[in-house]
Amino acid sequence: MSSGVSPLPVGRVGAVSVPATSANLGAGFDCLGLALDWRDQMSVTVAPTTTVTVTGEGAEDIPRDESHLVLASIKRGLAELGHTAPGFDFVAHNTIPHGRGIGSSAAAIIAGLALAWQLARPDLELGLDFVLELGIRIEGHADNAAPAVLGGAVLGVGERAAPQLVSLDLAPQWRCVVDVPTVVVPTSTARKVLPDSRAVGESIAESSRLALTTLALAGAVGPEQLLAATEDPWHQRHRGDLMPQTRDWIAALRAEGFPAVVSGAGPTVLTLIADDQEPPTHEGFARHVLVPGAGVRSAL
Ligand SMILES: Nc1ncnc2c1ncn2[C@@H]1O[C@H](COP(=O)(O)OP(=O)(O)O)[C@@H](O)[C@H]1O
Ligand SMILES: N[C@@H](CCOP(=O)(O)O)C(=O)O
Repeated sequence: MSSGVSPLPVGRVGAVSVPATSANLGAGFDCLGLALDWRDQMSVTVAPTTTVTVTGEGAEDIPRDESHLVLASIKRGLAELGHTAPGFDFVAHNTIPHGRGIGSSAAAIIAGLALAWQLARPDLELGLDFVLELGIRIEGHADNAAPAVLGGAVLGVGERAAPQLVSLDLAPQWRCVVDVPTVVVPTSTARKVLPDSRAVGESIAESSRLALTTLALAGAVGPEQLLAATEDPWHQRHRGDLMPQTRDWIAALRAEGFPAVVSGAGPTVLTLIADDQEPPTHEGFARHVLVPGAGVRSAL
């Protein structure tokens, strides 16, 4: 993006908040996702050496060196913007659970790129186009990265790694019921069980259900259509054995008429509701009732 590499001055600061996201929403595998009103807060100061302070989710087990995903993303962003830094004082307060299918790794990458922008371009507004383009490139698909940047629900159309992005005009009534189990399923594990291709009949079922999902989310058809739109999603069918507790809870919710789906690669369960009728709870799942959230924001 810039020719030559220049070191940043010690003391330069960045601070952002970034949302959790729920990807796929049933039939929108790798192309549809929704930001949630559930956020991590992170700040960074350029320093002579690196220190990492983490509170909240992941505080016990994430690395404290530059392999930390946010720090690695800051460095990647700075390299793209033509800068280096001797080190960072990095502070994170994490509330988004890790490895549960609500976009913690996308949030970490997007936060890191946004912090890099703030360090490299202190006089400019947050460069959302930069963060979006590089974030999707790093993730390889847009369904977490795009809503984490833009907020709301975003559909990636066309090429998976470089899609045209369409923000859905969400009908105002939607609320997001998020049931988070304690068990962790890394996204990388949940991707390995997916087949490389699908049959024509499966593609037709999936694309027609995705079309109905977007109509329901936008309020162009009634919210009751979301149950049919989220029937038997392709990725869920293949991931069920990895997360039997999730599969069973989704089946129970759907039997009662709630359009429950696996959030992202799982094992969290997402149910979108359009009225006050909240689904029953289940032992072993922590319940969060949220609204669609804003994208990454400067906290400077
Ligand atoms: N805030 C964070 N800071 C550092 N690393 C993070 C953060 N959030 C996620 N990660 C990394 O991403 C991993 C989880 O990624 P992934 O398996 O894709 O699950 P998720 O569905 O939560 O995105 C964590 O184990 C951790 O290594
Ligand atoms: N489309 C991806 C979404 C992964 O989301 P995450 O929140 O589980 O990281 C997939 O289904 O693999």
